[in-house]
Amino acid sequence: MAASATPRPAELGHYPRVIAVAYSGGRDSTALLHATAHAAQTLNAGGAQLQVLALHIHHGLSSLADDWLLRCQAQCEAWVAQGLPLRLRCHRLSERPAATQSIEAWAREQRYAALRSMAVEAGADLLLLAHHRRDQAETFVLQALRGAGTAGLAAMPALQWRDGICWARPWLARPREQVEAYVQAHGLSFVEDDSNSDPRYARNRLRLQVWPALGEAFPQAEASLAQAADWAQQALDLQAEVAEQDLQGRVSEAGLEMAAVLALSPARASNALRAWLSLALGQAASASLVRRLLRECVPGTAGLWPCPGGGQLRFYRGRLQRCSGQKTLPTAPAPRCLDLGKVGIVDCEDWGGCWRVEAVESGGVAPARLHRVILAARSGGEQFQRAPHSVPRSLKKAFQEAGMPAADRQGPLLWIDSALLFVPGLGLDARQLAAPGEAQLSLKWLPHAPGLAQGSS
Ligand SMILES: Nc1ncnc2c1ncn2[C@@H]1O[C@H](COP(=O)(O)OP(=O)(O)OP(=O)(O)O)[C@@H](O)[C@H]1O
Repeated sequence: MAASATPRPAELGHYPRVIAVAYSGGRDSTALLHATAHAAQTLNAGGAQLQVLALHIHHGLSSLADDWLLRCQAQCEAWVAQGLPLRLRCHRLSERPAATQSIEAWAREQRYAALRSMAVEAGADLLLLAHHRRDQAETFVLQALRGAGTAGLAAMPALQWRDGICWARPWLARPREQVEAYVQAHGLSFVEDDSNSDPRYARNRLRLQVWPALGEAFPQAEASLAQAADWAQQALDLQAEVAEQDLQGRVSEAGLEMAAVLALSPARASNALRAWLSLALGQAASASLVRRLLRECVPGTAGLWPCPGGGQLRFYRGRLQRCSGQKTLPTAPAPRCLDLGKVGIVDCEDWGGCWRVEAVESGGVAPARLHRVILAARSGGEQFQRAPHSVPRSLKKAFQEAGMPAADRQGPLLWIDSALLFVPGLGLDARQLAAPGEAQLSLKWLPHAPGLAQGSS
């Protein structure tokens, strides 16, 4: 199991120097941390320079949390003493869930946000989570019991770039028994979370009351349910492709042309609208909002609906548009200088996102040109050149051609002195491209999503 299960660096486009592992101290993440640190040690012997960073989140919810942290520290110290290239970082959550909030959902959201900040701070853009096939099967069942659609049933992705980090679950297709066998084979000790027996949590009820009977009656349950999640993932990809086709040429600065959506079959109309809403709102829209909009956006009328997460949706002159909300900054931040000359993630909290800088072989900019770039809002009249042999034209036209909704045009522009370098959603201005064969870096603007609802654990 060990090394082969870890994603190959080549798949990530560059070789990560720091690999983060989300380490609770429990059985699964103890095994994953052990396997990753050993894989790094082997690769380092062959000339790589990898460091494994164990990230532990102290939720402050259990009276035993201090003890777990001490055990994690002791375990990591012991492994470091054995020569493994490893260090541990811990983050204590200081806030508490509101009385009305689900503790599980609160802990998950806070944990992912803290894991991300710690990884970014350490310069790691690959973060491993120890979910395995049983976790995937459980997530599928829990989503089905909530009446989820394809997105929920697809459960957890094995690999996903989000907020500047590649979140990877290298053991997602591995049966739980393999992880147990690994732990036994290496004599690993781990902490037992006392809350795992608390029946107030849905996942625990499933594990304790349902799974033993299910596994006995249907020995293939874990594999079959995980397979069903894979099918849902494929269906989800297909839905996204169909939505892209159906929205082609239907989205402009003025919003989404609803007559074109309403002319589609009912299933395609709601699929296209859902896809547009998730881009415009930065989160999935509820089934009731989609139904309401399909019913109420009647040609010749106008309407206003509150958006989840703030702002409003407006239907006017046949087009649906998001007007102000979380994605819209009240006033654009002042122009400032930034160094994007190195591979990694550069946070831009003032703009609500981050930059991902990657080494590429073509289509990038020379690193030396990126050490002093200027970050500024659109002021109007900018000229942008999309391809090497095209001509520069107004940025507004370029946005329209690309069919970018107005709400997505608010990311910061990058300049080198007075030359436009990069436009979020459109990419690099072709006049800035490095020559073939030259060392070069690509840029990507990643607006922060409102939450990190990745699967359910
Ligand atoms: N407190 C934490 N600190 C860091 N990472 C965590 C923490 N809790 C969970 N994780 C990460 O999320 C994964 C799934 O978490 P979950 O709570 O479902 O634990 P689990 O399946 O019991 O795994 P483990 O045995 O590693 O605790 C963990 O394997 C780990 O990678």
